[in-house]
Amino acid sequence: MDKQAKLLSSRLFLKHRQVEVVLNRSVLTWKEADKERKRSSGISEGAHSRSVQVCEIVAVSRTEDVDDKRTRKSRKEAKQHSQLYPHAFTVSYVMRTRRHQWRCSDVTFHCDNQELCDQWIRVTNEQLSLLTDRPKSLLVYINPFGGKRRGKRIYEQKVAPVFHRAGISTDVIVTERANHARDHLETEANLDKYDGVVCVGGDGMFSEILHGLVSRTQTDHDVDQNQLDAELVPCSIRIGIIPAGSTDCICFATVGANDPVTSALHIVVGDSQPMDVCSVHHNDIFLRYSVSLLGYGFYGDLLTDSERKRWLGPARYDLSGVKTFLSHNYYKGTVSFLPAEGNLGNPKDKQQCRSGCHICQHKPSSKDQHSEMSDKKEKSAKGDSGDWNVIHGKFIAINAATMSCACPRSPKGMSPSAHLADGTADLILVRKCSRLDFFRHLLRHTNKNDQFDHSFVEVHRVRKFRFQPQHLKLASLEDLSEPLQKKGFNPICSAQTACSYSAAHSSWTCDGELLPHTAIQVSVQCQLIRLFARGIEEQQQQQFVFEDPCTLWPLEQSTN
Ligand SMILES: Nc1ncnc2c1ncn2[C@@H]1O[C@H](COP(=O)(O)OP(=O)(O)OP(=O)(O)O)[C@@H](O)[C@H]1O
Ligand SMILES: CCCCCCCCCCCCC/C=C/[C@@H](O)[C@H](CO)NC(=O)CCCCC
Ligand SMILES: [Ca+2]
Repeated sequence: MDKQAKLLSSRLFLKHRQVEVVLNRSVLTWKEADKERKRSSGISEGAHSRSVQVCEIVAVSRTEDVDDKRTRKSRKEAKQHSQLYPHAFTVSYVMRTRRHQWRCSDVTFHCDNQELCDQWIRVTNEQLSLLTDRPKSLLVYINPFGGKRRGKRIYEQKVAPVFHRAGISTDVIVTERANHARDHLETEANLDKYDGVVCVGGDGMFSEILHGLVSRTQTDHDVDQNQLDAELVPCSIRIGIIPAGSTDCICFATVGANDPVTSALHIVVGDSQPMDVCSVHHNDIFLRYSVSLLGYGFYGDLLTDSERKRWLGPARYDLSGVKTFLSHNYYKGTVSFLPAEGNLGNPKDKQQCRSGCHICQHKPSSKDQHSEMSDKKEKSAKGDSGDWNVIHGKFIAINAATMSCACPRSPKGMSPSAHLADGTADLILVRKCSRLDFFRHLLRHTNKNDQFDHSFVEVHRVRKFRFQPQHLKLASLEDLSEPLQKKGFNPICSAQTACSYSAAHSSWTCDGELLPHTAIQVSVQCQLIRLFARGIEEQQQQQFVFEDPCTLWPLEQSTN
């Protein structure tokens, strides 16, 4: 099929100018038809040419169907113009603005011929109907209490109009309690009706959707989630995230921005980004799934403290962060892990996961993965260490990042080179160090310096890992001869026994939720879910070139 072959080509009017508009299978282009005028004005040919990829057209319709957001003056001009050229159609399309943000922009073409106008609408719509990845029907869950409690408003004012323009139908559920969305997805929702599930909220709300969908899929396929080595069935339905939480790191790390309109447009164009999911077990009990950060020690303590301050909104993390930093606790335990093999890079390389990432392109078939792993699994099941690496130590933080965890607080993230869909997680072990050194390490999450370039930080790319805290009894006995309170280390309180116990164990935070067990086994499930996203785009694609910005055509309107 020749993608360049013209489907339609006409001279139409764009405001007061005649333009040559061409549609082929992949691109819609329009350029000023009056070449003579262009030459005399010194603007070279092509300077006024614009093109939009068909896959980034949101909708096309007769112009009276489009909301008129023009000023009174431009409405008057338009009226005069429309008497001459009474038939018009509007194309809404994705326009890239700054920092990975997308906007919905409109361009309206006029003509004096009703049939021609209808033909343009019909042929363009025919091309859009060939884009089968686009969702037609969505199930939307809104958490009205996430982040700054703006979820409902964000959806109604910024997202619903975009879905409406794209002709997507929605069923909207505003949650009434925590786990409402998870339970509904797990047991009630008729998923056959929908092409996607949309979550309006933060990472916690996303986690609900993730658990609801993954559990539902396993139940439907008779897979027992409690089995550590169960081969989980990937979810067939995609998830869209409209950011309305406190951290929104899953949205930020998969889109490059926390912006509701941008996310809505990624849903409309039917993007698809596979994502790894970690399953977390305590012996034979399934605990939770994680896609972003599993953290013990510093982040576990921070989350424990911040949960008591939910009323503070996003600021709770700053307050608890300072408090946890000042506590400066360390924890003893054993981390065992199965390193990732092959060409999967390592956390210290500088190969960041970007849209179309070649490392994430190849998903090992479950058969390959199984044969590669089976020996090791058997060995480890028998208690043999096999290829498992074992590290005993005193840790300020143990972090596992299944993806970069980039967020506005830390634009490059917890592990800048972690991949969204490579089947691995980056294990970051921060050993006992001085407060100043730990501060330096934290600070590097926010600037360009390498947070792993410290002698007390060790990183590994892993497929599985386990953590065993040092046994309470041992810890307390040992603590009698080696108290926690040493130079640079202040326990939470000074009452020896109670304090040794309270400081001996931290908790795991799993994407912002606390786990009830400290001894855990974690396994990365490669590409278990898919999001309506495409990963962070490398460069802002140039859609058009203006040699003289003053000649910018004044008809573009964008939805904010
Ligand atoms: N109607 C509701 N009432 C109370 N809690 C809810 C409701 N709906 C969802 N929740 C819970 O609220 C928690 C927090 O929500 P959410 O993740 O949207 O915001 P956040 O915690 O501010 O942001 P982030 O997770 O990005 O830090 C979630 O764990 C979710 O289970
Ligand atoms: C001196 C300056 C120090 C600054 C330190 C910044 C370090 C930032 C690393 C950010 C990593 C965020 C990982 C995201 C985890 C989410 O699943 C989770 C739920 O939303 N959020 C938190 O755990 C909330 C995590 C809150 C982190 C502060
Ligand atoms: Ca990964």
